[in-house]
Amino acid sequence: MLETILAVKQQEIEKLFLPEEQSFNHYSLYNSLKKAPHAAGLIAEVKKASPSKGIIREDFNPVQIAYDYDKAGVQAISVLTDQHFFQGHRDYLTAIKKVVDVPVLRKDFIIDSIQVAESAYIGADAILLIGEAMEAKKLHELYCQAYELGMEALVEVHSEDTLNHILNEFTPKILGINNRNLHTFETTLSQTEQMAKRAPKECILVSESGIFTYEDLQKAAAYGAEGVLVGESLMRQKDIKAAVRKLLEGVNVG
Ligand SMILES: O=P(O)(O)OC[C@@H](O)[C@@H](O)c1c[nH]c2ccccc12
Repeated sequence: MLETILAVKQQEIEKLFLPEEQSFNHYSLYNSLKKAPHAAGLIAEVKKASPSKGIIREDFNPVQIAYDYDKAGVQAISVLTDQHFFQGHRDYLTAIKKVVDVPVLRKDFIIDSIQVAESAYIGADAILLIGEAMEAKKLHELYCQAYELGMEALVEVHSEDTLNHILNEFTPKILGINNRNLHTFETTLSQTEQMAKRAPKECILVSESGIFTYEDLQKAAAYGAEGVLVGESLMRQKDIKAAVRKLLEGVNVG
């Protein structure tokens, strides 16, 4: 799947044009996660669909969802900007950026420096860089570019092998452990449990995917995650604010 996605991205990159330059306030994902008042900071995702699940939310108003996330007290908002596989759009990110006061993470398949530049233009505070999508050296280059442009990067890994390759090259400040198996699409929190043992102490750890309940969040935190990235479970609930409260506080409201 990742190969298919990257092949499509490569074609998109060839046609990519940068939007007009605008100025944005910037917020730090790192600081926001560090200041989280719960067991782990919540990065809540705006995601309409995915290749493995199809349409996740029919009634999809990205700006309203992000606004509700912000009001419910999340630490950051992740926005899918990939159109082809996730039905996202870069314009969603820009529109969201204008109405929230928390850092906005651009979720896409970034493999080229033009996409990093594009991310800054559209107003991203941070970008996702996927360890399995490129060589560690290339990833480090894009990582440095992001920081030079005033953004941060969440470096995501699935396997221990990839983590080792990256750590041979550099130590990312924010490290995401994706609980989703790239081949089977299954998620398991034991991925976070295992990989957390291999992560350097100076990284802030984010446990990604397959987190549905308050108990899952507590578990991820107990394994060492200072942040969790949650999409589907929030997106499937009608009342976004109540969904966030349930996840963070474990209470069944509404
Ligand atoms: O919907 P979930 O299982 O809560 O997962 C969110 C997020 O981790 C997932 O969307 C994701 C993780 N890494 C990605 C890379 C690209 C696109 C999407 C993703």
